[in-house]
Amino acid sequence: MSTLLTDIEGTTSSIAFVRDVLFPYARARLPAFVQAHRHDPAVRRWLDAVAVEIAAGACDDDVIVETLQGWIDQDRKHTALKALQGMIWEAGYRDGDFLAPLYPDVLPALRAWHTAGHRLAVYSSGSVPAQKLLFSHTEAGDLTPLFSGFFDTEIGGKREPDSYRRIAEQLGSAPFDLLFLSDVVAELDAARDAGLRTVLIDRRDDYPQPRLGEATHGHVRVESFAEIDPDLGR
Ligand SMILES: CSCCC(=O)C(=O)COP(=O)(O)O
Ligand SMILES: [Mg+2]
Repeated sequence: MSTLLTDIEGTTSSIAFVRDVLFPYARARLPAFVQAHRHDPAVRRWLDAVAVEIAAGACDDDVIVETLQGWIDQDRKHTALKALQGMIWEAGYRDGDFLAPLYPDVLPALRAWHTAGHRLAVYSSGSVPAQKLLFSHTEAGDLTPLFSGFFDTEIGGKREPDSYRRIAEQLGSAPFDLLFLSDVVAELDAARDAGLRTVLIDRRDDYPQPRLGEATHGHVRVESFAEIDPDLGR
């Protein structure tokens, strides 16, 4: 049996949802969120991490908010930003402002793999709480019971092989037992360097120019989860 480790943005859910729905929602609410929660230790921890990075800890919260909004505009995959975004999105899911879309081929494949006895896990730049919110508020309902593990960049960056070694260890698996699914070739390169099997997901709505030939770096390329054999490469 394999463990399928999947990315989210550009793999299970569209880049447009993240860019056009989630990011603007968090950007607009960030100033009020920081104002309301600046003394909450779970929030302060991340604000201070940003302050240390941009000004050796010496800046006020308005500067931190402007920095974070700039990072949203640049699509920075920064752990502090992702943690704070997840906290802000919680209200959006709770109030029914949005549901998380999945590409239509994703749910049938996840269910089939789970039923067949394969394990499912998530590794995304989005924080673990944000991942759980997303998969518990999909257009098809709560899918979190399908997953055995959730990992974010607190375990390490997605382009670093050691992150994948740590995930395999935490799942109690040999790296080769994991099949990593992602839309980003550099992430797949890191996973392969750590000994994982890999599949490049090319979502044509998000990637109108298919990655072919040398652009795939030798990773198996598919356009749908329906094409994926969980035991690929064994
Ligand atoms: C938990 S979903 C939020 C999406 C997000 O913020 C993000 O950065 C997704 O990146 P991924 O690693 O899933 O491509
Ligand atoms: Mg992605």
